[in-house]
Parts: sequence; structure tokens; C-alpha cells
Amino acid sequence: MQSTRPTVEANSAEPPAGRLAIEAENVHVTYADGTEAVRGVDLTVGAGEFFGFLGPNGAGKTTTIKTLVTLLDPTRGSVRIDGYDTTDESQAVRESIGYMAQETSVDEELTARENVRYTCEVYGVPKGARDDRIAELLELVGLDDVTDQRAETFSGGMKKRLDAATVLVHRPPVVFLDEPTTGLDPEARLRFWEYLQSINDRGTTVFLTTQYLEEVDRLCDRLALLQDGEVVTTDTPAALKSAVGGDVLDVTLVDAADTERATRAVYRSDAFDAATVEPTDDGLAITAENVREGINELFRALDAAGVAVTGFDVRSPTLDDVFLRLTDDELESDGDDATRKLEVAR
Ligand SMILES: Nc1ncnc2c1ncn2[C@@H]1O[C@H](COP(=O)(O)OP(=O)(O)OP(=O)(O)O)[C@@H](O)[C@H]1O
Repeated sequence: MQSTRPTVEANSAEPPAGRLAIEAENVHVTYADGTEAVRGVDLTVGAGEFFGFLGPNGAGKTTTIKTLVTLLDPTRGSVRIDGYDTTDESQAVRESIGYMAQETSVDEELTARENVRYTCEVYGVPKGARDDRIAELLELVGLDDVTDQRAETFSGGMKKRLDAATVLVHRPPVVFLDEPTTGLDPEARLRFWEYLQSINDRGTTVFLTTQYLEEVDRLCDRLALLQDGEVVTTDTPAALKSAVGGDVLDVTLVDAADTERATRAVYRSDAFDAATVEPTDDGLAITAENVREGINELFRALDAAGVAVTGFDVRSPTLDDVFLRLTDDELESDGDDATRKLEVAR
């Protein structure tokens, strides 16, 4: 059996026609110690889009977002936000954006209302408009019943929502959020997603960096996947998932230590015309066209190899599969990993 790795075509999805909120061209950022954190990033995000910026730890997400919000100048390349150049027109850019950094900027000693009021003052929101603006934003993020409680009594999720309210006080058309849901429990994350959805529904462009594939799948119109400072692909979640091709068969093994032996058995068998096999926490994920038709043959092959199976499930590809595929392709160009992969495939 031949192993094929369908590649996901890079940069195939364009932003919707109309005004662009973010235009990054060939952006490079090299830190003073020589670290090339961002290496030629191109991004175009349309006004009103919800755009996900995904990548593993250290991929360069924070460095890129800091460049987009004028906190860092690109070493090479250019960025325009809402039509303004981040280097030459940085003040106009700052007035057009809200930026929520990874660390919350909430003042714990102040109440929710005082926090938002303080930010209104900083951004010069007219005095007469402040009360309405504060009430509107605290309602938007679901903190209207705790407006007069000090932030130190809030949960992590509530502090994040308060922080998110403060970045909107000047009604910016574009907001940047750097991993806003990291560390939140599932319920708090869900609440936060609702909030993000509602600010996007108001027409605000949202640029969200995250490590959570599910988050991107649920919220984003399009996403870019960043790896080692480079954009590996840009597309809609649906297009990326369908580009994986076929369905996924998850196989759970009695002993997870058998994964490599099982992978070899799958590749050697005639179960599928073409398949990719990825290790999972408790077994294998096999992706192939007509994956159901190969199940019997697969189990015979695993049995012959002495690999015991506890269960299986056929499902549609998720973004995790896309991510595994793309990062795997990347690994394959690396000498040691290419060797390891070949050994497994043999
Ligand atoms: N001030 C700095 N000086 C030198 N190198 C840096 C600096 N900040 C970040 N880096 C390096 O640049 C690379 C990209 O880091 P960055 O924080 O942008 O990635 P990230 O994708 O946001 O990661 P994380 O998800 O962990 O926040 C990493 O190798 C990091 O160690």
C-alpha cells in the first residue's frame, strides 16, 4: 500500500471583497539577540472578518500581533491597519484598534465600572458619553450584575471579560486578542466565545491568536496557521477540513505502546488504497477515502501483527487532523524526523 499525504493548498482563501482591516506584507521580525521570530508573514483580513491566528508555543504569534498593534516595528516588510501604516501612522493605527495582551490589564482594586471608566478617561471618551458606554460594555460582556464589585473578587474568566470590555471603550473597528482564553475552564471559555461572537456581530473585525483548534473552528471565518515564524496555510476552517480528504478512523489500542507496530501494520496492509496514519494518545487516527471499506482488512492486519484493539470510530476530519497533517508535513522536511517517518512506514 502506498502512503500519500494530501497537502493542504496554501493561501487559497482570500478575504471577502471590500475594505481591508489588516494588510501585512512580507513581515519579518528579528530580535536583538538574532532570533528570527517572524519570517515573511503575509496576512490580509477583511473589515468585519473574524480571523484566527493559530500556532504552537513559540511559533511567533505574540511577536506578529505586537507588530500589528505597533508595539514592535517590522525588521522588514510593512503593515497597514484600517488603511494606516503601522510605522508612519502609528497614532492613527492606535486609535483604530483595541489590543488585549496575554496578561490582563485589569486593576484589581477597582470595581468593574471603575475599570471601564478609567479606560474611558485614558481614551478621551467624552464625559457625557461615559455612563452609557460603561453600561453598554459591561452588559455586552455579561458583567452588568457585578458592576460595583472589585475585580479582585472576580474569577479568571470574569477578569478576562472585563479586560475585553476595556479594549472596546473607544469603539475601535479592529480588535486584537492574544490567547484570551488560555487558562480558562470550559464554561468560562464558552462565555468568552459568546462575547467575542457578539462583538464581531456588531461589525468589529476580530483578530484572535489561540492554541485551541476548537475555538477557531467555532468562531473564525478564516484562519492562518503559523509555524516557526511562517504562515503554513490560510483558509476557511471548512475548506481546510475538506482538503484533508476522506474520513478518519480512530482506533483505540489495548496498549498505547503498540502504536508504532500498529502503524507499520496499517501501511503494510492492503486495507486502504491510500491513507495517512497519525498516532493519538490511545491509538491511531487513519485518514483515507472510503475508510469504512477497509475496516475488516485492517483488523485482520492488526491481529496478525499481535496488536489488540479495544474500539474504533469513524468520523469527519476536524481541524486537529488538519493541524497534525500540516505540522507533520513540516516535520517531514526535517532530516531526523523524515528518517523516523520512513522507518515507521516501512
Ligand atoms: N524579546 C525577545 N527576544 C528574543 N527572542 C524572543 C523575544 N520574544 C520572543 N522571542 C522568541 O521568538 C520566538 C517566537 O515567540 P512568540 O512569543 O512570538 O511566540 P508565540 O507563538 O506567541 O508563543 P506562545 O504561544 O508561547 O506565546 C520564540 O522563539 C521566542 O523565544
